[in-house]
Amino acid sequence: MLELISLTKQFGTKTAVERASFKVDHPMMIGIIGRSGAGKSTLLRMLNRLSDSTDGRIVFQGNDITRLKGSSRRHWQSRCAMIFQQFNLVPRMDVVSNVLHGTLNQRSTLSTMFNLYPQADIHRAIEILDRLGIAEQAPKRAEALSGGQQQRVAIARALMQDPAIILADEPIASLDPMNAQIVMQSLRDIHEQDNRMVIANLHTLDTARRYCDRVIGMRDGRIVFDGTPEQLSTNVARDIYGADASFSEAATSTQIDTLDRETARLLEEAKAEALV
Ligand SMILES: Nc1ncnc2c1ncn2[C@@H]1O[C@H](COP(=O)(O)OP(=O)(O)OP(=O)(O)O)[C@@H](O)[C@H]1O
Repeated sequence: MLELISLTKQFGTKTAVERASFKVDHPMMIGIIGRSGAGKSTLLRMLNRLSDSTDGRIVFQGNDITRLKGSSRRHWQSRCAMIFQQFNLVPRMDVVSNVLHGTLNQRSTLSTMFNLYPQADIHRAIEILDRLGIAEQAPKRAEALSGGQQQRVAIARALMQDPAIILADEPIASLDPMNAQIVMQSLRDIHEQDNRMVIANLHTLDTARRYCDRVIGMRDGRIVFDGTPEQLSTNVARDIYGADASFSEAATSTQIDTLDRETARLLEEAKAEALV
């Protein structure tokens, strides 16, 4: 249903993504891992057509989406909704209005200007918030919510678009371990219950292993691993991260049952050192 064929992105002389190819036959949850600068965000941005590829193709359900323009490009962008590390909500706007923003592509300029939403959309927004366990936050300003709640609002906004694919660029990188798990479980539930594809850039191995059906590892712009969580051994991980023998898996862990915040901070430091 989704195929990337030799997708490449150059920024001047820098090749951020080099001939990335993979094929997805049915909706699944995919984690993309790799060290900082490996090309994960660039890959996701090309998929969503936020950024144009330099070469190669993206094919979804038989349609080449690589060169879509204007309204067809916007239509594709609502078919593959994107969520970001920093949530990208309008902080002073209430939660439900933020969620309704997910329908912007489908509404006229006039109704957008006057913030007019059909009653059915408002009900749907509340239903989605309820499903994500945050319906009672609906009237509050987005900025009044915790990070984990804000990310769930961003997921709700994405769901308003009824997307076939949800692309998540480091969705839990700004969250504490507890909220990280809640957000990852929400994405997993959305995949399982709605049969939507989820592709998430993740910076921790254990998260990829725990929540994803398939893991893609990137190094220096190339896909160097594509397999199941079981196939993602420590040696493979070491290869993806380009770390030497001192590479420690624990340094990429966010499990709340084993970590408190201080330990997590120390491990983050250890991870940074291992990757230098
Ligand atoms: N707009 C840009 N202009 C020039 N170079 C860029 C641009 N965006 C990304 N790059 C470069 O492309 C490479 C891949 O960056 P990218 O952000 O995709 O990596 P990443 O794996 O997502 O890293 P991180 O986890 O830090 O976000 C990096 O070397 C980066 O400096």
